[in-house]
Amino acid sequence: MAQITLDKLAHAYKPNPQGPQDYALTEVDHVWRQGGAYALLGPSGCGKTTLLNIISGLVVPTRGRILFDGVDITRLPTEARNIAQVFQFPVVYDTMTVRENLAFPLKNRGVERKLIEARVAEIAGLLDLTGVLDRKASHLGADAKQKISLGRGLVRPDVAAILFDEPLTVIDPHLKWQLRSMLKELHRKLDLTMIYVTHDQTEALTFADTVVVMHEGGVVQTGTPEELFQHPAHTFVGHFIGSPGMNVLPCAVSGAFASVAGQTIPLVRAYPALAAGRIELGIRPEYALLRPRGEGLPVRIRRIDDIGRVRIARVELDGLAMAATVPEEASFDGDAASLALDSKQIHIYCDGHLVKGDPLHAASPATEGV
Ligand SMILES: Nc1ncnc2c1ncn2[C@@H]1O[C@H](COP(=O)(O)OP(=O)(O)OP(=O)(O)O)[C@@H](O)[C@H]1O
Repeated sequence: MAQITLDKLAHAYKPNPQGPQDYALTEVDHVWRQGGAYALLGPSGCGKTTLLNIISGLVVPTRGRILFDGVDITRLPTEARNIAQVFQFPVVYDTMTVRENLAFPLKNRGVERKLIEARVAEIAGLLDLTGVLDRKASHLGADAKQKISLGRGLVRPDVAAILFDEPLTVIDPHLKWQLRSMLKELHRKLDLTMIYVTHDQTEALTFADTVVVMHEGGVVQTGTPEELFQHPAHTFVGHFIGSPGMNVLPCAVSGAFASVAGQTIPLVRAYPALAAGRIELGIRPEYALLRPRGEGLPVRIRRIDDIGRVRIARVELDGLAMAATVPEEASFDGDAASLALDSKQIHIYCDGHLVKGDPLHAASPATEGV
């Protein structure tokens, strides 16, 4: 068990990287706390697998260090790291029984037979595999095989961390939630650091206490699911998390007012010193309510989708596409409507990055909504 520190880690697969475009991983600094349940979330190609493979020792980084409990292990081979890795596809020996598969990593390390038996029984119990211990792995389905892969990682009592690389890819959708809750349960029972790589926000947000969001080879935000939703540190996080994602609109900001498509929007923070750059306003559809035409931003309704929990309107504000929430009781005649924004939930970004701004001390009622 260990705290894992990534210290200015960068990696290029090309031998002579010339610039940031040649790096699969730009500079990453991060501490994985002992016992944490983490998700590493990002779209395909953003560098998640590269980062995981550096932690497990399958890839040696071009620059930077990786420390386990303060000890530099950057160049240590995989076998010497005590990291367990579960891949997209189950890694099991089909000709062996489930029991033999689970015992294999311990047998390999010369662990005493009695200890192996006890540990295999314990892990099989945790993974609900006791009933199939003496069956050949080849006779089992993908979900049971993936549980065996997981068990082979967990069976070693000395693992520093367990890394999951999109482990539910081959699992039937109706079994996914079962395995996901099993993983959460295992995390609670065993004091293990778990890092779960996925491009699926639902998997990340339900599994992890802390989500690390990656974009174009770098970490753009680390936080609880709540923090990522309420305070996206980057427009990418706002877009990527949430369904639909945050509205991001080009704007100009002056003091405590933003101007979007010629409309003035009061803010609850002032932005006296915005750097030159691309300035954008972010607001989640949950905080933009569609109202009959009146006070608020004048919009045109393009369509309204019933997504079960709520109705989401696709609207246009002077040519800018936005998503908004339709209150339960609301009904509309024609396509003219207004949007009421919750100004406390408006974020301002410069070149994609959140700008904090200075809170207005005595917020007047006029700043509470548009
Ligand atoms: N062995 C390799 N050689 C060269 N380039 C690679 C290699 N592995 C990955 N890359 C490149 O590095 C970048 C990051 O890839 P990586 O697999 O780490 O991303 P990812 O977020 O895990 O994506 P995915 O979910 O599709 O696996 C991509 O541009 C990819 O094409």
